Amino acid sequence: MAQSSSLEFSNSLGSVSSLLTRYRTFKVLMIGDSGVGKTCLTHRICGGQFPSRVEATIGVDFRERLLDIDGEKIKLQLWDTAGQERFRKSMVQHYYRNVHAVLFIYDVICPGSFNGLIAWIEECRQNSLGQDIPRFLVGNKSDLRDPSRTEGQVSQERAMSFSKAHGMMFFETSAKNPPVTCGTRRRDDGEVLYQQHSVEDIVVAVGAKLKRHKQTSAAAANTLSYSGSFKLLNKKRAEKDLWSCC
Ligand SMILES: Nc1nc2c(ncn2[C@@H]2O[C@H](COP(=O)(O)OP(=O)(O)OP(=O)(O)O)[C@@H](O)[C@H]2O)c(=O)[nH]1
Repeated sequence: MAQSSSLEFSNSLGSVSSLLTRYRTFKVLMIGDSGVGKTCLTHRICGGQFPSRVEATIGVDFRERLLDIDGEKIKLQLWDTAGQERFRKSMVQHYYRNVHAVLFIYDVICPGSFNGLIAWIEECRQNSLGQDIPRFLVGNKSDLRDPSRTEGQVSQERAMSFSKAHGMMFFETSAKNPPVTCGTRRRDDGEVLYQQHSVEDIVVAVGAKLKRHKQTSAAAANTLSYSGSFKLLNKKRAEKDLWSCC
């Protein structure tokens, strides 16, 4: 399968492109409740497509996205982690090692997943993720927003205030139907209802932020790519019917 999702670390791992071109590699963690769309967003970022069928992530799944930010080659290594507690337990420490950025993802029509962010922030803290690590807040499934109602949806106002309080950059998008460019949805009287970002807005923001990050981070990340010899699973299961949301 192109862009195979299981990644086996070994001394021979370095991808051909990495060997031919020097990329600064950054490990980016995708975390959030089960069903918020981490896998779909990861696919969209890395492959450009919305997967027709997804199953609950078990353990962790990897995808990579190469970027050129102002002439510098950057590789985002996205770690799509399992949202379901029982599929994470034994592996959590691996996730948090040598992390360079975190995307906290919630579902805009599932306030429960937004409330759940506090627990994810706490997990980061418990795993010694420094406050200096860039953090991004991403509201997904904006295509399902219903402008005519407020209940049962996470308002952008609330999300923005949360992102400010936690030092995160805020985005709202849809892995399924992302706007091509950043767009503003207005009411007939012109009042702004909400803004949507393209997936590329997010990718570029993450890349640019990491590019500015201290050089030593890249050195650590490159070590990560070529050392060690362990296998992380990417088994998926058809458990999506367990996503009882809100
Ligand atoms: N309408 C809509 N549905 C989406 C979007 N993103 C994901 N979904 C759907 O939401 C469900 C869950 O998506 P996943 O990407 O598997 O969610 P996850 O966060 O990876 O879930 P876990 O692997 O259990 O942690 C699937 O049915 C997707 O088709 C989106 O932007 N819009």
